[in-house]
This record gives sequence, structure tokens and C-alpha cells, in this order.
Amino acid sequence: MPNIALAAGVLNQIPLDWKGNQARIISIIQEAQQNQVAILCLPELCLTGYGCEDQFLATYTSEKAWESLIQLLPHTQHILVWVGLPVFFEGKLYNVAACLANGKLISLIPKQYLANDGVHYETRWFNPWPAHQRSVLSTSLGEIPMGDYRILADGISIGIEICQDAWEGENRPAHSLAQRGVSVICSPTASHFAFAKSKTRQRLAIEGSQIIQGSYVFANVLGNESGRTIFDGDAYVVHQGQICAETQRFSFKDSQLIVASVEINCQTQVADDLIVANVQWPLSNQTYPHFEAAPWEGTVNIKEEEFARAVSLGLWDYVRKSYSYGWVISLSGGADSSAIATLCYLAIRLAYKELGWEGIQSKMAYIPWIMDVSTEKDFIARMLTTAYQGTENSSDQTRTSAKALAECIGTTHYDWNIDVLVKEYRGIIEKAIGRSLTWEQDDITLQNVQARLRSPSVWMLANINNALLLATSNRSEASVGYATMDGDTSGSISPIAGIDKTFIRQWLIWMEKIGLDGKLSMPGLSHVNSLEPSAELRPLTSKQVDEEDLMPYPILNAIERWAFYDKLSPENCLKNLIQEYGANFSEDQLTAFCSRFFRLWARNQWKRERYAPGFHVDEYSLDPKSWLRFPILSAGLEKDIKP
Ligand SMILES: Nc1ncnc2c1ncn2[C@@H]1O[C@H](COP(=O)(O)OP(=O)(O)OC[C@H]2O[C@@H]([n+]3cccc(C(=O)O)c3)[C@H](O)[C@@H]2O)[C@@H](O)[C@H]1O
Ligand SMILES: Nc1ncnc2c1ncn2[C@@H]1O[C@H](COP(=O)(O)OP(=O)(O)OP(=O)(O)O)[C@@H](O)[C@H]1O
Ligand SMILES: NC(=O)CC[C@H](N)C(=O)O
Repeated sequence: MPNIALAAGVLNQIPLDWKGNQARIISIIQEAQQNQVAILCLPELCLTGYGCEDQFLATYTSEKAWESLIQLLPHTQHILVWVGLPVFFEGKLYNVAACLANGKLISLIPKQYLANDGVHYETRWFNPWPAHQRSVLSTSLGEIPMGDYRILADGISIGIEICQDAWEGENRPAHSLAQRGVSVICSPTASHFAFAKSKTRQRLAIEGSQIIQGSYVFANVLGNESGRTIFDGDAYVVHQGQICAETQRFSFKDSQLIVASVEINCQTQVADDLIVANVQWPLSNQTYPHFEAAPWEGTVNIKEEEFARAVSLGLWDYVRKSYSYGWVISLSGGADSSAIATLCYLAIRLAYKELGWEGIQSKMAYIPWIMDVSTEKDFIARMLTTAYQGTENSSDQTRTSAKALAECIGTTHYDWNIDVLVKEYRGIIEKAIGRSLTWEQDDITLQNVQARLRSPSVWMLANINNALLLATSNRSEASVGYATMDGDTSGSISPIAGIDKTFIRQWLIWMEKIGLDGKLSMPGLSHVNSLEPSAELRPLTSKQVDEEDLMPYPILNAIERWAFYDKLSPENCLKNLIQEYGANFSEDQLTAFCSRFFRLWARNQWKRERYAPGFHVDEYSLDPKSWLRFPILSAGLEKDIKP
């Protein structure tokens, strides 16, 4: 029973980046070879990127991937590597893990169960491969075995489960592989971040190793690969149910390799489903560092930590992959825009900590001024621009709050007043329609014009800086359309559109007082955290607060979850509401909240269709393009509240 080194590599790839993806794969294979690794598992579809969307349907994509695969072969001496790519077989497309060993393509093993819920849409592009079906594919390299095979390499039998395969309970291929006899399963994966989801993946890896009483090597994608989804970059080497090595999630590096040396059972029996790879493992006399999870994984504030790390990595990857030079935020001093400014700050701080200044300069070499900047402080000021845009309805508290946060972060901060613009527009329209606008008659119009007139100026800053304008809507506001279209919805990404207002406020308090690892906090949030959420669009004397315009945020969030995650009827949502909140609100009040929620929900689907792309962070999202479809025109659900 020899000891061999098993490794998993996570990669931050870019869809359709042929050269870049290949270079990162070659670099991690070389790192593995230097570490005398025998078997290396890389993420699902890592040659093309997991998120190529309908470009998978272009045969060109799989042809380019095939070319790239062939170019990898000379880099696989004395190692067995799993690399993911799309492959056409008899006119149908499959999501495949290719086994490369010692300069040869050994086999192509397709995914059996396709992911098709939530953000996943795999059946649009791929076909599921039936269990136990085995065939051969004629290729430029000759006849290659394609199907439900095992690999026999230097006495070790290896099987595979591709991401969703492992989520299929009793049907997961690990069970059949256990009966057929494998000592190692590799699991190339592309499983996006959602709160606490990595624990499920970890459990699946542990159970996989227990099912075969052997080793399980699991490798996920890393970072914001293609825009909306962020991948944790988690990987595990598990042996007999024990985790031997794991990555530190949310790394800002291009890749991470983990290695563990394990004692493996040998097998030499020949069988129909066994393809022999001619490879001799390197003699592993190396001792490996103990690759273990980051300390923050074990803390009680794991949800806050995950949110901070996932979204800041999402923002960082987005800015560099879109070749932008930074971010612009219209900073009101309220919770949403302040949360986003803080997340941008964290993106820079975490990137700096992990990559160092030289690492940042090489990653951001496309920015013309990058070599002129020498300190982290200067870099923050160049990357992050904020603007407070007051009106006569703005309070001193929000102006002070925005200024204090901007100073604490070190943004380039502006403060100007837009009353002159509001007056000008109001005058033009009043003259045109021949009457004065009043708050009694024109409330929404007078609110919205202010929100809209904050948009052109920050777009100008975004254009001047070649920066991304960040929209600040959260999921709770998106539910009820509590935002002005082309006003505060302006922007090219909506980083917090996937999370509710209640959590944002809780996270801000944690960031002020505790922060990442209990160290990286933001004391400048003290003013923000003392304010009650308000749009500040009506005259100050009216004391506008969001929760009076709408309903208490916890109630709004509860109805939203019951209705659109649990898919309960409006009537049952109300029943739940009465049960949970009946002690604090009358039935009439709760019925009014429920009616208002469904009325605003149905009326504002068109707004959700028009939001800038947001990040997925929770179990569900309201994004119509990637999670929840709802008719733009409907009778609404309000009438269904009472029988
Ligand atoms: N189904 C549909 N398809 C296409 N368009 C549809 C439509 N239904 C209405 N519309 C149109 O939508 C327009 C109204 O939308 P819009 O102009 O955005 O305005 P609207 O949704 O009526 O009002 C904006 C709301 O957001 C609040 N707000 C604004 C800014 C910031 C904040 C904050 O969170 O702090 C809150 C504000 O207090 C107000 O309650 C109308 O022109 C209407 O015709
Ligand atoms: N005085 C202001 N200066 C600059 N931007 C503003 C101002 N008022 C509103 N905005 C912009 O409009 C957005 C929407 O306002 P909204 O009130 O929903 O968010 P917030 O002020 O960040 O948080 P809160 O709702 O907790 O007050 C803000 O996030 C901000 O981008
Ligand atoms: N790529 C996949 O097969 C992902 C499926 C998996 N159930 C997930 O959501 O993470």
C-alpha cells in the first residue's frame, strides 16, 4: 500500500479566455509536479470557464477547448490530471472531465446529473450521460474511451463525480464506483457561493470518501468568474472520512493548490470499465504543510465573514475582469451606499494583504496610472470615489455620516448640492404644464426628480475615471420597487441586490465594532449605524422613514421569503405573518402589510428586470435573469390574500 500525494487545485478562470485559462492550468500542474503530486483534480469546465452561457452552443467553443486540451498534454509528465471541458459526441454536447496522464489523453468522462435549479441552466447546453454507458470518441488523437469508466493508474483505481453528480444522494455515482472498486474519487466542481453552502460541499466530500472507504479529492472554482456568481474556491482532500487538506476560501490569488499524502489501496484486476493509464507515480518522500481552513471559519460571525469576503472578492474580480479603473458611489451616509463603500475598501485591503503591491500592479497593469501609485492609501483614493449630493431635504446627520465614512476609508470624496438642478427642472415642467407642483398632489414626482438628478453627475465621474458606477439597491427594496428607475438604480453592477436590508444593517454594526478576523473593522460607520433608514426625498419636516413608507423590514423580508423561496400562497403568507407577528401587530395591520407587499411586488417586476446585475449570496435571489421569473404584467397576488 503506497503513499501517494493527492492534490486539488482551485482556479480563478475567465469564460473563453483561452490563453489565460490554459496558462493558469499549466502553472498549477507545474506546481503539483514540483510537489511530486500523483493525482491532481481541477475544477469543472476549467478550460472554457464554467459560465460560458449560450456560447457553449457554438461548436467553436468546444473546438477551441479541444485545441487547448491537446496543448496541455506535454505538460502532464508523471502526473494524472483531471481537466474539464465541453465535448460533442454524436451531435450532442456533454460536460466532461478529461483524464490526462503522462502526455496522453486517457479518457473522457461525462457528467451524469446536470444542475438545473436556481442559477443553474445546464440542460440548456448539455446532455446528461447515462450511468454505465461506455463508448469511444474518434478524435484527432485516435479513439478515446468516453463514458462511465474508471481509470487504473499505477495500481490505483480512480473514479469521478462531476459537481451535481455528488448532490444526488442514493443515485450519486460514488455508490456504483464503490461496488466496482475505486480507491480514489476526484470531483471537479463549479458550485457557487451562498451562505453556509460550503458546509454541504464539505459533507458531500466526506461522505464520498466514506462510501468508497478511500480518498475523495474535491476542487471548486474560485472567485467571480463571469459576473453574477461568486465561487468560494473551496477544495478538500479527504481520506477515510477525515479531511487531510483544505483551502482557505475566497483567495484573491489566481489559484491555490492543496496536497496531502495518503496511503492508498492498490488494485490490479482488469475489468471492462477500467482504462489503463500508463503512468508511474513519483516517489513521494516529501512532507507537506498542513493545509487548513482559515481561522475565521470557526467563528460565530461566519455569515458576516462570508458576506464580507465573498462580495469583496466579487467586486475585485469584476473591476479587473472588466478592465475598469475603480468604483464610483453616490454616498448618502445611509446604510446601503455605506455598506458598498465598505465592501470596496475591503476588496482593496484584502487584495493588498494577499497579493502585495507588486501583485496588484501586475494584475492591474492595464491601468495607466498604476505605476504612479506607491501606497495602499493612494491606491484607495484613486480607486474609490464617493459623492454626497445634498438637497434641501437632506439632513446634517447624513452629510456628516458620509464625510466621516469617506475619511475613515480614504476615498476621494465630493460634497455638492443639487437643489439648483431640481429647481431648474421643476421650473421647466411647471411652465410647460401651466401649474405649480405641490407635495400634496405630486409627491412621487417631486421625490423621483431628486433621485434622478443624482444620476448624471456620478455617471460623469464614472466616465472620467473609467470606473464602475455601483447601484445601491438591496433585495428588500427590489421586492417592492422602492427605488427610482434611472435614479438610484443607475449603475453597472448592484453588489447588494441579493441580500435583505435587515442583514445589511446587522453586518454594518459588526463591521463597525468587530470586523474581519476581529481585526479589520470600520469605526467610521458609527454615524451610519445611528441613523434610521430614510430616502430623504420629502421635506425634512415630514420625517420620512423607509419602514413607514413600506412596512417593518423584518416583515417585508419574511413575506418575500415565504412567497418566493418557499412558494407559499399569499393566504398562507398572511397566516404565517399572524402567527409570528400577531403579538405586536393587529390582524388588520398585518393584512395591510401583506396587501401592500403583493401589490408592490407585482407592479414592480419590470423594475427588477432592469436592475444592474447583482451578486448571488443567499439561498435565493429575485434576479429574473438568473433565479426568479415572474410575469411583468399580471393580475398580481394581492387579491388572493383572502378567499
Ligand atoms: N408594469 C410596468 N411596466 C413598465 N412601466 C411601469 C409598469 N408599472 C409602472 N410603470 C411605470 O413606472 C414609473 C414609476 O416608476 P418610478 O419612476 O421609478 O417611480 P415609483 O416606483 O412610482 O416611485 C419610486 C419609489 O421609490 C422610492 N424611493 C426612491 C428613491 C430612493 C428610495 C430609497 O430607497 O431611499 C426610495 C420613492 O419614495 C417612491 O416610493 C411610471 O412612469 C409608471 O408608468
Ligand atoms: N444625499 C445623497 N447623496 C448622495 N447619494 C444619495 C443621497 N441620497 C440618496 N443617495 C443615493 O440614493 C441611494 C438610495 O437611497 P437609500 O435611502 O435607499 O439608501 P441609503 O441612503 O444608502 O441607505 P438608507 O436607506 O439606509 O438610508 C443611496 O444609496 C445613494 O446612492
Ligand atoms: N455545477 C454544478 O453541478 C452545481 C450544482 C450544485 N447543486 C450547486 O448548486 O452547487
